[in-house]
Amino acid sequence: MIALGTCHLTRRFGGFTAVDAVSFNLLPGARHALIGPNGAGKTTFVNLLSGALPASEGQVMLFGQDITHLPQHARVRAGLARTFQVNQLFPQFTPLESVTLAIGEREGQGATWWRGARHGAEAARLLDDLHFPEADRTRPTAELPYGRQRLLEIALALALKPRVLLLDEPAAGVPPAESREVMQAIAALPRDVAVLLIEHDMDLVFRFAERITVLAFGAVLADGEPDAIAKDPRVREAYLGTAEVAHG
Ligand SMILES: Nc1ncnc2c1ncn2[C@@H]1O[C@H](COP(=O)(O)OP(=O)(O)OP(=O)(O)O)[C@@H](O)[C@H]1O
Repeated sequence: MIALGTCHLTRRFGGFTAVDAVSFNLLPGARHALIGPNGAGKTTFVNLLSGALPASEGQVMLFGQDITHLPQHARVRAGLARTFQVNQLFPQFTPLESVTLAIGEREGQGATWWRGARHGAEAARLLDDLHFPEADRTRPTAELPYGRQRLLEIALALALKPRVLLLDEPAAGVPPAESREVMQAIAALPRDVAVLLIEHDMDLVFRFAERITVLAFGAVLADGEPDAIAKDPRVREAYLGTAEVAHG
């Protein structure tokens, strides 16, 4: 069984093909990373998976169900979540309130956070599992260090009880002093959730991933275990190519 699969998934912007017939499989419980030089099409691909962008061609399948034409919220209900971005968090709510609210949403009870100590208790357990410091759970989100806000993004995605989690650059912008916390949370994600990590930080990628897919020019350049990817001359060349471009 494949958790999340694509078949010839394609996205064009005018005459430009940003994602070019990508066929990709994420297995249940996977720890899989998607990497590629700048402009390779990673963000566009994730937007096609989550439903933020419609596909030009091809299919997206979630546990055998064709979700290609489902809107984002229906994909979430079907078990596919992506991390919220910091700028989507409610700045005046505390993490405990936000996670409780997300659990209420999942349970279909709307935005009525006072509806139950039960949701509050589940939220507290979830924050425990992520080692989210107690003192910061009841402070307004806007006052928290950035790394902790990013941890909250992960908590909110987990509150939806996904079967597949898309983690979009979870450590980007996090100062080194706080990044360990985010990395530990990622390492401790529940094993029954398949995780696709999109990340530029190669340390994090190679620490986390059991399988890596490399995109270049919108297409799959390589796919395999980390050792093989690290040694693959085509991958090195793709990154070197960008470095040269970046240096003019
Ligand atoms: N809405 C859009 N309209 C036109 N072109 C787009 C659009 N979105 C992305 N592109 C182009 O598609 C290509 C892939 O972009 P994308 O952001 O998916 O790459 P990426 O691998 O995520 O890059 P980065 O690592 O820099 O975030 C780029 O050339 C980009 O300019």
